[in-house]
Amino acid sequence: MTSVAGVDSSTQSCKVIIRDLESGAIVRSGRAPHPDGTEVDPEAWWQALRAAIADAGGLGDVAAISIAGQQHGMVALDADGRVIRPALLWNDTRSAQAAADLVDEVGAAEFARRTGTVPVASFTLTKLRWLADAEPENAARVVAIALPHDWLTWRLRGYGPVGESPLGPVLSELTTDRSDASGTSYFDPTTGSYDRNLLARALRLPDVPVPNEGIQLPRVLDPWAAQTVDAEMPSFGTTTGAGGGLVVGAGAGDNAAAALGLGAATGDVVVSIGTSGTVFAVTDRPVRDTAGTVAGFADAAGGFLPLVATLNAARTLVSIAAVLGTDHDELGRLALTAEPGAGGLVLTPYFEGERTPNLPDATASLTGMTLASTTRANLARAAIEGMLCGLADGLDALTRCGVEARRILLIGGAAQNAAVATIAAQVFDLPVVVPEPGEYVAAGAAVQAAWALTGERPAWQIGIASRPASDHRPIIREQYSSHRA
Ligand SMILES: Nc1ncnc2c1ncn2[C@@H]1O[C@H](COP(=O)(O)OP(=O)(O)O)[C@@H](O)[C@H]1O
Ligand SMILES: O=C(CO)[C@@H](O)[C@H](O)COP(=O)(O)O
Repeated sequence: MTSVAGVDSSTQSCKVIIRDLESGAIVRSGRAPHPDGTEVDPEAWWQALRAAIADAGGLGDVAAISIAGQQHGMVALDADGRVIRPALLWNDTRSAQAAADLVDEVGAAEFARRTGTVPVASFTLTKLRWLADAEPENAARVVAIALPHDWLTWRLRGYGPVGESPLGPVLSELTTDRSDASGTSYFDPTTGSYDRNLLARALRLPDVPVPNEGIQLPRVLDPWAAQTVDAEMPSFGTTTGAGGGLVVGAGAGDNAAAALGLGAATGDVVVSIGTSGTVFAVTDRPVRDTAGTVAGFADAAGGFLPLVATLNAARTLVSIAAVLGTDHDELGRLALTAEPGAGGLVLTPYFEGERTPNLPDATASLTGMTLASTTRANLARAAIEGMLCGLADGLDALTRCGVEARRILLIGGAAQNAAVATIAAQVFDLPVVVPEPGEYVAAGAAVQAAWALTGERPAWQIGIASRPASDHRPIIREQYSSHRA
């Protein structure tokens, strides 16, 4: 039996799944937690990856692997291949002013034309401007810039800091793919090339006239590209078994990998509720939204991935469950005892500021409180409704950009909650389908690993767990938009 592995190095944890190449069946899996916080030392991701691989029983019998991961995080390297400072993650909003400055300097329409996106604090480019302004001594040491999945792929292939890796700091061996590169705001997903003038502008460097000169950026590989681990490289022993001959795919941004794992097709809109909330679809044409609501990313199969992301998703439910002194299951049960609209109680869940809409300094608010509406059940329902309404606004923005939407595929940690699925069928005016519980980002990375190994994209099927009855209740979104306004 030939096996392939897929990794999701996500915000809160690292997950590894190992699939049978023939059938796609999951053979085994493992996971390890990531530290909290919006800035993280990438070494913690590397240790978590090793622990998750060990938890999955190692890679001894695995022929190929691909790593997908949280997007946008800034991993800045010096000439010795060392990480210069902890990585700033996608949900770190300290670069909000830098983002506004860059948009003022370049123009929103020009950004959309050149990169498919109008940057907000999440995007790598804005974090580099923040670095140049807030930590110029660190900015001056930057020799290479990578994203979380690029850096982990490099480490897995044996490269890394001087003295701490078998093959050393060969920065020209950093690689990435179109999907993750398109989240930097210095990459054009249509031409597949970096925009080095934007990068130079962010770092306050002189314009770089010669393409590919200056700071080392990861080579952008095809979705089916196969890299190998050098045959001479000692394996990481029984911990990873990533020895010579292992095929390593290009990897991908997490949402693009999830689209691969789901086999998302035209008309499918994926709503993922993890640390981030995301709404996205695969398209064969690029989207350039000058309003900046929709990010015109690339997908992991040669097409495009228009996407809307929110900062406040599953952790909204964690927070309200804690206030209610309960757990996920009970929060869901309570929510389903309340009427749609939660008796007028509306939670606008901007606990961590917000990315869409672009309100980095916003805070959450609870409105519509009366003696009658302020019950535990209404609060539980308002938390789920508020979280979903932000994503429904995202779906509207996608369809305004011409994305075809025929059904919702609901995934991510919070999709496992039956109340979230039931209420999604009341918030979205489209059929909602809940795939079998699974790690679809890691599953998609394994699809990519199989593609790299055989040269053919596998056509593994997914199972469906439920199709909650369509029960559209416009009151929920009407209330939410009037309170938010
Ligand atoms: N049954 C559930 N109901 C609601 N939220 C859940 C449930 N199970 C897990 N979660 C939440 O899902 C999140 C993890 O989802 P996941 O998609 O793995 O996130 P990420 O990829 O961002 O790390 C956690 O915040 C967790 O609390
Ligand atoms: O910023 C984005 C997409 O643009 C997020 O989707 C991150 O990629 C983090 O994903 P999770 O760890 O929450 O799944």
